[in-house]
Amino acid sequence: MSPAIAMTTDQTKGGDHHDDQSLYQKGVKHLCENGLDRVPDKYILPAADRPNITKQDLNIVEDNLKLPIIDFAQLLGPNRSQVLKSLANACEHYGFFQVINHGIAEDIISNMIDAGTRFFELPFEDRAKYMSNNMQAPVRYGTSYNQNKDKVFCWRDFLKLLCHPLPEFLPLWPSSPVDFQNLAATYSKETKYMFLMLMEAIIESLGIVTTATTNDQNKTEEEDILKQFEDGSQVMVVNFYPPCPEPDLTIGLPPHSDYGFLTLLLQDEVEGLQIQFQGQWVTVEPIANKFVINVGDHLEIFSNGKYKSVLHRVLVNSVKSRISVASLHSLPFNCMVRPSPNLIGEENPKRYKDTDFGCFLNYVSSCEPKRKDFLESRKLTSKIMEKLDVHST
Ligand SMILES: O=C(O)CCC(=O)C(=O)O
Ligand SMILES: [Fe+2]
Repeated sequence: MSPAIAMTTDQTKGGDHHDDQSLYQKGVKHLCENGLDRVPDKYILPAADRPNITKQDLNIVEDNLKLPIIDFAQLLGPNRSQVLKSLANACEHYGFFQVINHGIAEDIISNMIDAGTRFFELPFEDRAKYMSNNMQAPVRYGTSYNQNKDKVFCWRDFLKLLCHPLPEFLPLWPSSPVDFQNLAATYSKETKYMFLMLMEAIIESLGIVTTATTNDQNKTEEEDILKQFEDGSQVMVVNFYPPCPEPDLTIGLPPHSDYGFLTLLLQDEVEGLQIQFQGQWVTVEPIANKFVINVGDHLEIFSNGKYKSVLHRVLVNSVKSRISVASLHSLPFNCMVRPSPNLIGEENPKRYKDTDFGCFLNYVSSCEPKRKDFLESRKLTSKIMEKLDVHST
C-alpha cells in the first residue's frame, strides 16, 4: 500500500501515527499525490483559527480589495512627486500596493510562474534533493510555515532560494527543470532592480532626503542605505498550494508579516491572498502581470513605525492549485536594521530595538512563529524609551 493510502486508512481511525508524521514532512503535494478525500488531523486548525469560521462569526462580508496602484513608469518622470505621495499613503494606510507599468517583460513573468510550476510537477525524489532542516540553507524545499515547529501544518509547499550574490548561489539552485536556473535568475535580477527603485522612492517619501536637503549627514545616510541595498539580501520563495479536499479546515499560510523591507509578490490567476485591512480580512484580487508589494517588518523598524508591515494569509480551495513567487528584500544579512535617525526626535522617540537577520533567525528557530510576534519582540516599551531618553540627555 502506498504511504498516502495507508495514511488515509489511519485517518478513518482518527489517529496520526509516527509514519504519518514523516509523511507530512515530505509536503502536501506528496501527501495528495495518490488522492486524498479528507484533511489529516495534522492540518486541521482549531475552530477559532479557521478562516471561514472566523468570517461567519464576525459577520464579515466577503470583499475584494482594490489595492492602491503605483505607476512605476511615472516614478521616473515629471509626476514623481505625485507618485511619492501615493506611495506614502499606500505604505502608511495599507502596507500593500500594486505596481503597474513596471517594465518587466510579460514573458519573464510567465516564464517564472511556468518554471516554478514545472518544478513542483517533478517526481517527489527530484524535489526531495533540496529538503533541508537548515533554515539558512541556500536552497530549501519544504512545507508548512515552519515545519520544525508548527503544531498544525499549513497547506503549502515551498522552494526557497537565496539570490545574493547570484554567481555564488545560482549553481546550487535546482538543475531540473533544465531551464529553471536561467529563468529564475533573470526574474530575480529584474525584481532586484524594481526593489532598488522602489526603496529609493520610499526613502524619499519618508522625507529622509530630498534634493533640497542640505544636511550632509542625512544625505550620507540615504546614500549609505541605498548602497547597502545593492548588496542586500534577496530570498525568493516559490509557494505551491495544492487543491485541498476540505479547504475550510486548514490554511495555505497563517497570518504573518514578512521580515524584510519589501516583498515583491507575483501570484498566478487563482485567488487566495488576503490582507488585514481596517480590522477585516480582505481578498487581494490577482491581476495578470502585476506585482503586489508589501511593507515588511524591517521597513516598519526603519521608518520608526510610520509604515507598517501588514498581516496577510493565504486561503486554499478545493479545485485549483495555486502558485506564487515572493521576492523578499532587505539589507545584507549581517547588517543592523534600526530606526532612521532622521525619523527620531523629541516628539517621535525611537520605537524599536536595533535588530539583525541573525536575531530574526534565532527567534523563528526557537518558537512557533505567529502573526507579528517577532516585530512585537523588537518594540521598545515606554519604560525602555524613558530610560533611553535619560541616557541620551
Ligand atoms: O502566496 C501568496 O500569495 C503569499 C505568500 C506569502 O505571503 C509569503 O511567501 O510570505
Ligand atoms: Fe508573506
